[in-house]
Amino acid sequence: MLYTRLALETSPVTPPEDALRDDPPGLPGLGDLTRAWLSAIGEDPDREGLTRTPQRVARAWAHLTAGYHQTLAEVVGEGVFAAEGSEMVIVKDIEFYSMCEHHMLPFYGRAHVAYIPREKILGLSKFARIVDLYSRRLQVQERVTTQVADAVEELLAPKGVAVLMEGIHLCMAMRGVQKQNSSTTTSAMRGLFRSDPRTRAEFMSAVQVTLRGR
Ligand SMILES: Nc1nc2c(ncn2[C@@H]2O[C@H](COP(=O)(O)OP(=O)(O)OP(=O)(O)O)[C@@H](O)[C@H]2O)c(=O)[nH]1
Ligand SMILES: [Zn+2]
Repeated sequence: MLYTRLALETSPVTPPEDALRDDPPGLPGLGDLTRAWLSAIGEDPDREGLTRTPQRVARAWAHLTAGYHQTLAEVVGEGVFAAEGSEMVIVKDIEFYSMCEHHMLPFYGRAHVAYIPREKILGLSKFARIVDLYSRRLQVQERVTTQVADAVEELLAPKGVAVLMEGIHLCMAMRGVQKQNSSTTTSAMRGLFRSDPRTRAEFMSAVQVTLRGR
C-alpha cells in the first residue's frame, strides 16, 4: 500500500479522489498556516502548483505526528503472550522516520530492539509499531530510544532490553554544519544488557551493521 501511495503521489496525473481515501484527515488549522508559511518564504500560495499544497501538508503532518494521538496500549493491542522461552530476541533494521524538535526537519534510520523474556513475549510486529509510535512526533533521537526501551520494559518486565538506533539528521546535512556523511547512534541498555557484558556483546555483534555500509 505504501508503494502504491508513493507511486500515486509522484505521478504527473492527478489521482482519483478515492485513491487517497485512506490518508488521514488533515490537521485542523495547518492548511491556513501553510498558506501563511508559503507567503513568508516568498511564494504565491495561489499559483497553480501550490493551490492544493496546504491540504497536502495538513494531511502529511497528521501522519508524521500521529504518535501524539495514540497510546502504547492501542498500538500493542492483544500482542502480549506468555513466554515460550528465555533466549534473547532481536528485531533489527526497523526503519524509522521522525522530525527533529529543533528544526522540524526529518531524521531517519534504523532501530534495533532486543529483549530477554521473563514471563511474557511480544508479537514481533509490535516492536515496529512501538518505534513508529514514538518516532511520529517532534523528537530528539535519544528520547525515542529511551521511550522504546521504557515501553518494552513496561509491557514485558523482561530480564533485559536493549534499543540501538542509527539516524541521519537532515538538519545536519541540508543546513547548519552541512555534514553529509555523519550518522548518530543512540542506545538504551537495561537489565542484563547493562549488567552482563557478554549479553551486551552478543546484541552488539548481531546488530553491527552501519547505515552507511548498506
Ligand atoms: N542531541 C540531539 N541533538 C539534536 C538532535 N537533532 C538535532 N539536534 C541538534 O540540536 C542542536 C540545536 O542547536 P542550536 O545551537 O540551538 O541550533 P542551531 O543554531 O540551528 O544549531 P546548528 O545545527 O549547529 O546550526 C544542534 O546541534 C542539532 O544538531 C537529536 O536528535 N539529538
Ligand atoms: Zn534539528
